[in-house]
Amino acid sequence: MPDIDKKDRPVTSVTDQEALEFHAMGRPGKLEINPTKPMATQRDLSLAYSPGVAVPVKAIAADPQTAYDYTARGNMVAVISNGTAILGLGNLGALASKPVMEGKSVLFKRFADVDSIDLEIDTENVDEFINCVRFLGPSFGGINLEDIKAPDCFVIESRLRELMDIPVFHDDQHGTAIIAAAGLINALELTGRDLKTTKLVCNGAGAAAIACVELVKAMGFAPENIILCDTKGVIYQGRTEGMNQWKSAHAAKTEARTLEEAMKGADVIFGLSQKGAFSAKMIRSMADRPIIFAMANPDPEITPEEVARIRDDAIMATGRSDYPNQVNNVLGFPYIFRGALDVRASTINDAMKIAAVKALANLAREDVPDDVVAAYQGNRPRFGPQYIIPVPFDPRLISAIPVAVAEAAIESGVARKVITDMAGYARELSARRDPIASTLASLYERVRRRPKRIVFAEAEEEQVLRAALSYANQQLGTALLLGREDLIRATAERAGIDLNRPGLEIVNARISTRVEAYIDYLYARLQRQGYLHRDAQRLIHNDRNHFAATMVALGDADGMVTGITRNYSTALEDVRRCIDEKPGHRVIGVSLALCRGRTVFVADTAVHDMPTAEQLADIAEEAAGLARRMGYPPRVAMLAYSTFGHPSGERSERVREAVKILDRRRVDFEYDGEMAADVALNRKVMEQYPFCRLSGPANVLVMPAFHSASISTKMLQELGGSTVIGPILVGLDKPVQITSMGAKDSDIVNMAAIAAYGGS
Ligand SMILES: NC(=O)C1=CN([C@@H]2O[C@H](COP(=O)(O)OP(=O)(O)OC[C@H]3O[C@@H](n4cnc5c(N)ncnc54)[C@H](OP(=O)(O)O)[C@@H]3O)[C@@H](O)[C@H]2O)C=CC1
Ligand SMILES: CC(=O)C(=O)O
Ligand SMILES: [Mg+2]
Repeated sequence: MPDIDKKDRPVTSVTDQEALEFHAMGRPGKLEINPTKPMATQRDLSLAYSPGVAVPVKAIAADPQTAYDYTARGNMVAVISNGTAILGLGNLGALASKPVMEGKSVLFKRFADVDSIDLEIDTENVDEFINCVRFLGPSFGGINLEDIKAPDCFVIESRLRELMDIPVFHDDQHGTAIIAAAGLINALELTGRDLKTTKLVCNGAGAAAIACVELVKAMGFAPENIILCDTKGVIYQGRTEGMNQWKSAHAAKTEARTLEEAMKGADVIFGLSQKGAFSAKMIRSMADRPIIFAMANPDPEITPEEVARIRDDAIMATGRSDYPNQVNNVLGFPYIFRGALDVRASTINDAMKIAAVKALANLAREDVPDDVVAAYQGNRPRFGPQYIIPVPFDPRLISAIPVAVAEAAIESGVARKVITDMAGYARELSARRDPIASTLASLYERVRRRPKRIVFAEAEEEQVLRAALSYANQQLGTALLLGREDLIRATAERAGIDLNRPGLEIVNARISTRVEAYIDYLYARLQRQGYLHRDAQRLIHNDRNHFAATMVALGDADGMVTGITRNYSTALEDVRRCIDEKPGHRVIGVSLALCRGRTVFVADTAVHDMPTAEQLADIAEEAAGLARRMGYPPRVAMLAYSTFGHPSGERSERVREAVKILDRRRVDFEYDGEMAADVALNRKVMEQYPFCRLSGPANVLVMPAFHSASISTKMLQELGGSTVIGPILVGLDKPVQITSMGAKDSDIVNMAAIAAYGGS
């Protein structure tokens, strides 16, 4: 492996304080429950509750399988822990495990649209735990056991598998083993090794380690080539101290007694133990082209930087997302359960696990198509030492793995529902993916590769300073903090922010040597608009937005973010005094609304009050361009209160005219209109207009006027539970983004990253 260069260095992405604030902000925690049926009228109530609810009750009593049709059971997984082995942090108890379990539930939803709830069970007694879970079967389509220490986890899992007729899957065992095995198959291929002769040492002999070793043996590794170690050293035949039957089953015939002795000449090392367990000496003593999977979380047994300092021929993987080759069970459990649930599997058996291993390993060997490149930060990865396994944001995972798992379940006879049209199933799966997570991740990653100097124009505000710190911590570039130094320092002290860390620079407008140049620039722009030299002086000296925008205009910063202390239109006016629109473009605002797995771009949410037909056509072009740059093939709906001529009216006429203008311009994206929002967004309603030129529901909505754009996005946010990002300013000659007044630090970082992206 080459030296770890900057892009491969870990992003010390978050501070402890950020992590706490993230979990505390808004509604505490990471989950909430939303109903899927309206409960608005007396009729709804009668159907959902008494008396209507009695009908599905009787149906399920007569045929239990109908629970999959009439309740949420079939898409619901419980993530269950007692907190006895939380990541690599050890036994910190059931309650302390809740953030991890909520996190796993969110990952289920995010990556595979599986609904999930965390259950923390406050007992270390194995029988009590089993008794608590065994009766929960009717509630769930599957049980994901998590972070339960060995050997208890082995007993718990096998008893529950016997007792329950739904999949019971201990993620730390099998999830980890599946991902590690997939990565290993590929690493063996790359280093030309035969698994029958490959020597593997596994440090750790707990849940994850035992399952990994069992799986690699099942794959064909020779038992005599595998050595397991724990806190007492090598698990050798005849050892009595700290043993249990699961360790004994893998006890090796060897003279080695310590990890250091075991690792001499080893081809592969698995770390499923604790931070820092591998020393430089151990790594140096391994065979040529060693395979090192340091999988302890949150910190690996050895870091890729440490390995790179010792040798340059290793294939290195960790459990973390901030290094290449993340071997982490997040690549498995959402998709394995997705496949299992979709065929109503009674269990997750070895055939399904092996199918997942193969699907995952194969995916890394396939060419990465264009529409997937975004998940890889715009770089097309090639199968090799730095890419042995797909990243969690790879959009192909959602269709590849569940299909393989479902097929294996059907073939091995554990499916209670058979899917015959697998191609159709794969298409349905792709539609479940929420692309925004990968879109934002790839946007951040692209910036990370070309870090930018972004001026934070209101750095005296605490949430701006926090955002700037996060920007620097995430290695997005340098955050230039504009403001009075004494005030910035006072705010930083109050907020506990260390201003001396790399990536933060204070720009004190009062003592800047660039002031004269900025005044000259601004005066030259404004002198024929009624401004005196004194006015330009006053704007640069006293106004942060003018100073910051001029910094960007003259190349002293790559982009700017502002908006916390001033309303949007005022901030935009400030900026536009300093920066023009890009030649041939129109400045507009586009909001990104993320709702129930869908992402739609709404325009113009910032600039044009009552756009003309010509302006609406421009807005469509700008918004389509942004959608495309963010990886979405644009399908633009020109919205109105009417659809294709009915009912007629002046505003709709203007929208119709805009469509004709786009026709004349021969633009290279899908568009149509005028149409109402339900026609644009609902496939079934759109089908009533078979001549409509959109190939599917619109993802870019051009609003007929600012008021409808603004009102609808705010209603989506407040009533529809959507996350709204933006308005994102497009069409300016230099990247500037304006947040809404009082925005949170996380919103400000997003906008700073978008500004930095715009300047890429
Ligand atoms: N990347 C991934 O996807 C995953 C990573 N993991 C990581 O694997 C680790 C273990 O998790 P899990 O199996 O669930 O936990 P368990 O508690 O079941 O097992 C821990 C094992 O690690 C051993 N161990 C601890 N410290 C050391 C050490 N310094 N040297 C050698 N052995 C040590 C223990 O030894 P003893 O038996 O003597 O107590 C025990 O065998 C954690 O760091 C976890 O984060 C786990 C699951 C998934
Ligand atoms: C990733 C995971 O499940 C663990 O470290 O425990
Ligand atoms: Mg775990």
